Amino acid sequence: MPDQSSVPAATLTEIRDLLKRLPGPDLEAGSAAEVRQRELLKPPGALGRLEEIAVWLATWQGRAHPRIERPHVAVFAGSHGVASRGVSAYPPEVTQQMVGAFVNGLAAVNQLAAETDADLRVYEMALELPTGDITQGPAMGEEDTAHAMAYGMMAIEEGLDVVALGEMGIGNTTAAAALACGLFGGAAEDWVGPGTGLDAQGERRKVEAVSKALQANAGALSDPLTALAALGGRELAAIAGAVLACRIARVPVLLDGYACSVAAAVLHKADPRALDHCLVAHCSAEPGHARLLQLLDKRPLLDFAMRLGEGSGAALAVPLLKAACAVHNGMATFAEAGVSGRAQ
Ligand SMILES: Cc1cc2ncn([C@H]3O[C@H](COP(=O)(O)O)[C@@H](O)[C@H]3O)c2cc1C
Ligand SMILES: O=C(O)c1cccnc1
Repeated sequence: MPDQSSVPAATLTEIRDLLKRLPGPDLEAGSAAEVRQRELLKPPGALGRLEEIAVWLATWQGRAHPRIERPHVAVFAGSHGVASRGVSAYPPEVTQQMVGAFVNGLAAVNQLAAETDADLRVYEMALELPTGDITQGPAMGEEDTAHAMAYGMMAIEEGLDVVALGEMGIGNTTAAAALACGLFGGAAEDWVGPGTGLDAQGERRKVEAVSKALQANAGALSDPLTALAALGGRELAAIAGAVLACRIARVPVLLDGYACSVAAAVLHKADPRALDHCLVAHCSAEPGHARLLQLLDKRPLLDFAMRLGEGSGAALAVPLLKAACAVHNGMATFAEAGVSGRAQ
């Protein structure tokens, strides 16, 4: 786990500047991949989304022959002041305990990452120091938020083929619901779900907490990064930073479930093209996720009724990207195989 004290100083102003000059797609690599897809030994389009994924990977990796040889799973962990408000079915200490489980290879995401030969890194962010209780005021100051985003950016190295992102932080579906509501509007009920498994009474408490958080932070919602500071958490800010760094380093991203997608949605709010290098791995059973994906215009790869977080859905989708590369790079063309083309 990298040391947080070595993170270079950054300000939200500097991060806003980066958001104004996001690199675009490599259209030449994308067109070359499209041409190849049309020549491969299959009726055009017959491999459906596998074709789309191959072309998308080519576009964002900047090479006509995309590859997933070094998948990387990054899980950021943060602790939330709001977790002491009875908004999760589990106690706050589970965050630190699950970090221990990740380090020891005991969690779901460890198995899913190992299954697809992905390396998994866990980034623990000041767990002993929960963020402010959002029902009372901001979760973080601007400096803490910029630091957390910079920490997430530092997790990204040039040359990674894909990064699957995840989070761990008891109470973070409450923070995510408040942040989504702050960014996209609607009622608290629209964004709140059971999270780790709240009963109906627990969910009512969570709706109440989200409503209070929006009132307590009403002045902070006009700017997406300020909203992230007010309603988010360190691991959510780090995910936003990692998504931004991936864009700059030309690394495609797999987003996980609700909490992870809300963190990324902060960037979408700043620039609607900011998540073009991201695929959403799965649609979480947390009900706000489907609503968010509609607003982001993202179609998830999988719909597996999962509601775990910790990057599990993102890791599960890595083999689909590998399969897309395998057919794209390994299939013969009609000419190479001596097979006749269309009759009409
Ligand atoms: C054992 C266990 C493992 C987990 N792995 C991810 N989460 C997930 O649950 C938390 C969010 O749900 P809520 O907002 O209801 O607390 C996050 O930490 C998330 O990653 C877990 C939760 C538990 C209990
Ligand atoms: O979809 C998620 O991100 C999620 C759902 C439930 C609990 N933790 C995370």
